[in-house]
Amino acid sequence: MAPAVDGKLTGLLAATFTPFTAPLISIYSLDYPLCVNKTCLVSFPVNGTTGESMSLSVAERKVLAEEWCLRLCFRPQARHAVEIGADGIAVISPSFFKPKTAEALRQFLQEVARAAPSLPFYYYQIPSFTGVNENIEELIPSFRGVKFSGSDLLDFGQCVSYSQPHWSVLYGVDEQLLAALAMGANGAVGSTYNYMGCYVNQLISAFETGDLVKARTIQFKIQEVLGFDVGVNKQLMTEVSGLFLGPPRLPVMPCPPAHAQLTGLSSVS
Ligand SMILES: CC(=O)N[C@H](C=O)[C@@H](O)[C@H](O)[C@H](O)CO
Ligand SMILES: CC(=O)C(=O)O
Repeated sequence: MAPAVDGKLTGLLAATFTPFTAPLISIYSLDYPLCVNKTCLVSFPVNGTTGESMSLSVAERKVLAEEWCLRLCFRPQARHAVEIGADGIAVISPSFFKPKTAEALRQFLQEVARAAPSLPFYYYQIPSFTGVNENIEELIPSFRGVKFSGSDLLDFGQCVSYSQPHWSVLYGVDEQLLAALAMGANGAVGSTYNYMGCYVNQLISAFETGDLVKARTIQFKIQEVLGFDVGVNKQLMTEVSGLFLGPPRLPVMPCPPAHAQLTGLSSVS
C-alpha cells in the first residue's frame, strides 16, 4: 500500500488502548505513542473499541483526545475534534437505540457530520458490537471512507466496489486482513497493530509483491494467536510494550498475564 496521498488513509493504523489507574485515566502512560511509533505506524485512532471509549465519560474522552493530539505532535465528539485539531472523525452507529432503517442511520450520521463539516468523516462499521449492518454512507459532503470491522467479505467487497477514488476503505478484522487486501482494502485499522505492526507490514509487502505463500504463512500464524477480547488484548500490549496500561473497565474483564498467547506471539515476531 502506498503512503498517504492527499490525506487519504492507507497502510496500518493502530487503534489505541486507554491506560487506566482505576478509576482514572492515566494520562502519564500516554507516552506509549512514542513507543508504538517504533513499529512504523503513523496514524492512531483514539477513543475506539480498543480504547474502551464506550466505558469513558464524555469528559474523559475529551481529555484523552487532547492528550493524544498534544503528545503525538501531529494535528491528529465532532465539534471538540475540530477545536483540538484532530485529523478526522470516525462515527459508529448508535447501538442501544439502533437505527431501524438505512434512512435513520443516514440522518444520524449526517447530524454528526454537520457538527464538524471541515473534518474528514469516516463511518466505522462494526456490526459485532453495534448490531447494525447498514453499508457506507455517501450523502455526507465530508465523507472520506469507511472502517469496516465486519467479517462478511462480500459486504466489504461492495464497499470497495462502490467507493470513490478519494475515499479510504480500511479493514478491521486483523485475523483476515489478507483476504481484505485481495478485495482491495486501502489499509487496515486494528488493535493488534500496536504490537504486531512490523510483522503485519511484512504480510502486506508479501501480498504486494505477489508472494502469497509468505503472506498466507504470516496470516495463519496471526490467526493462531488472535480472537480475543479487549481485556486480553490490553494485557498482551502491556506485556509486549512493558508499559503500564492498567486494567480494563467493567464489563470488560481483566486478563491474567497472557503467557500462553505470548508464547504464540513470539513465534510470529
Ligand atoms: C472487535 C475489535 O476490537 N476489533 C478490532 C478492530 O476493529 C480488531 O483489531 C480486533 O481487535 C482484532 O481483529 C483481534 O481480534
Ligand atoms: C480497532 C479499532 O478501530 C478500534 O479500536 O476502534
